[in-house]
Amino acid sequence: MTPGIRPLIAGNWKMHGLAADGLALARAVAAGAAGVGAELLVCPPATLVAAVAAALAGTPVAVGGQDCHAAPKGAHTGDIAAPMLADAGARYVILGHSERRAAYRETDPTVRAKAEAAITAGLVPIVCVGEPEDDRLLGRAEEVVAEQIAGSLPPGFGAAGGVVAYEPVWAIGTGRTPTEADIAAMHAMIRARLVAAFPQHGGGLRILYGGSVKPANAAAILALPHVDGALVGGASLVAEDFLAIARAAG
Ligand SMILES: O=C(CO)COP(=O)(O)O
Repeated sequence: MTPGIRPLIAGNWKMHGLAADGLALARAVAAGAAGVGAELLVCPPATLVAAVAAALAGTPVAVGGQDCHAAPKGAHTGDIAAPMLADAGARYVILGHSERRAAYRETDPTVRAKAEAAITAGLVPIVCVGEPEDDRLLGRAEEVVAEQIAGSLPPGFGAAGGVVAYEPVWAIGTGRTPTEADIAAMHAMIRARLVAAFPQHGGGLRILYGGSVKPANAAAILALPHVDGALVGGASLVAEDFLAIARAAG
């Protein structure tokens, strides 16, 4: 945690959820949100953003998208513009997730352009960074993540209250996590870069950890300095697990 920062516990549902189970999951999260100190966010698939936002209206649980295009509209078949997400009730959007960087070859400049579009649309971007296992083994993890930070965050990121999510690629969906010391070192490096890039806001921006966060390891990870919340994949599909992680944030 960082003193003075309210943690954010975000669920990335990825490509999971038809209407009935997605709405049930969202309602179950909202039903358990009372008394949770952390801010709660669910990011359903695009088809469910509007319905989940409507179902969660008046609850403390926010809704986000999982990607957006860099253009506000246009001939981009299959894509979703940031103003469309905002119009559907989203407040956040996850950008540059390693699954998109890998499957769609999204580069740092692409992610940066998307983050800029999100901010223009009034959304808070959650920009994902994280090293592949090879780079961790070669001792280059911090260098790789620093490069992603330098390339993926647009100038307005600090003023927009942008969020960085550190997700080591090899920890996603594997049940493996870095050591607590490695997470703390990476988050401290990211904090230093944010402060340098955004002197006014960098100290107050949230840095999330993601990658195999579960109820059993959440408290230890969330207690680390500069870990200001979690980006949760698999465990966010089970309301009780997601809420247990949120309660571990204090
Ligand atoms: O990719 C993730 C969240 O964006 C993490 O996924 P898991 O929690 O399933 O490892």
